[in-house]
Amino acid sequence: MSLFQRIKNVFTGQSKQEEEKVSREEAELSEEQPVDEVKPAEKEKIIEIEEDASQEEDQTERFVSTAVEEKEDIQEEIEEVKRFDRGLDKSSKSLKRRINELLANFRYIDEEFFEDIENMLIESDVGFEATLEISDILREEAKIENVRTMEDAEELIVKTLVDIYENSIPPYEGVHLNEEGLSVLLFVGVNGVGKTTTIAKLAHQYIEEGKKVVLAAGDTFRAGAIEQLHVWGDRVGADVVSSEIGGDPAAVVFDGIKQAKETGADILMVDTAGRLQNKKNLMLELEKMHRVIQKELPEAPQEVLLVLDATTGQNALIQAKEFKQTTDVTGIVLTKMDGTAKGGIIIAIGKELGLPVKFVGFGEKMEDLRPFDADNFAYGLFSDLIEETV
Ligand SMILES: Nc1nc2c(ncn2[C@@H]2O[C@H](COP(=O)(O)OP(=O)(O)OP(=O)(O)O)[C@@H](O)[C@H]2O)c(=O)[nH]1
Repeated sequence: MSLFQRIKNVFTGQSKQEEEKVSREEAELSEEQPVDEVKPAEKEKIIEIEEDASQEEDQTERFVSTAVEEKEDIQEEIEEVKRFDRGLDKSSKSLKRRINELLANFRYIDEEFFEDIENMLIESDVGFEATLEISDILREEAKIENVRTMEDAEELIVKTLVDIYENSIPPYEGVHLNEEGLSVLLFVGVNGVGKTTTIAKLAHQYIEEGKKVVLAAGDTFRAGAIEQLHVWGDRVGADVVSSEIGGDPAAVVFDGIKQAKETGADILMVDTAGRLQNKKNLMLELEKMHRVIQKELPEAPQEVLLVLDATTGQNALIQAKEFKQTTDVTGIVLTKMDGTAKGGIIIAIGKELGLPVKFVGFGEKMEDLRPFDADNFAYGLFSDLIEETV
């Protein structure tokens, strides 16, 4: 019996005994009528039937393998939703608790009720602008829908928040990488936000996909940063290019490009210093790096990913605004979402910065850095509440 038939039997639940019975019958059949004794016309017919059967088998084989692939895709999607759900557990529980507290004091819709909602949103790091917008929507909707009971108020709050999440987060664009040839990703952000580990996690994921990655230690300011990148490079299997402490970061980028070209690498990831206190220097440094990349690789897509630590809340937002003035940030990596109870920061980033979040960090493991997905994010944050309201 062919391997395909055996796999098919596993799918259709055919038992081993049945398999053996079919094999026995097949053997008996071929014994009963030796091929030599078959007449030419019958022989032709048999060949025709066999060809048809083999075509059908090919078709079924393709069908089964598509079905298996689809099943694997669905399983992966479920896993991804679970990762967001786990990563946002603190924020989700805190949001549920805050809304329950708010509703516990509910008597009727009045000014105090809206003030409580505004405080709750500010405390969840939603940001001032978005808080006022949400509060205005709630006031209007509460009137239109004539909200009177606690249950109606709860439904209105959850529905409005889910809508806001869906509408205020810029659509996910992914990272722009060249199909062929080298792509450059520049990472900016202050010390301690998770820049180096983000580079390592992403490098690991790209290497797993079969891409070749070179890392450049553009933060030449601190010996620790250079060493750390070397350690990660060794661990994930990426070449690391660096200079002496105090070296020119643009020269490191130049060397990184050279090394990447020579070794046929697909992606060059550049770590940079995040000295916001010396904005002028930082700006000049980043401009010089851009110029080098532009000159050496005019066709290469360049991404400037700003890494922000979600646990620092409004500080992260202030940093982001300053970096935005300093360089052309193309996207955000929001780390340590697992460590904050204030999932609202994602709304503030969308509303106040207008920058797409490209990755979110849910922990310290390699696979804890995930491509951002607004639906999964909203699900992770609101699943408990939605289950409660529906
Ligand atoms: N819980 C959690 N920890 C994270 C996450 N991302 C990074 N970290 C941790 O944050 C700490 C700082 O990360 P680094 O990558 O060293 O930060 P950095 O921005 O490179 O900092 P410097 O090297 O000081 O510039 C490390 O202990 C990381 O493991 C995350 O998504 N969740």
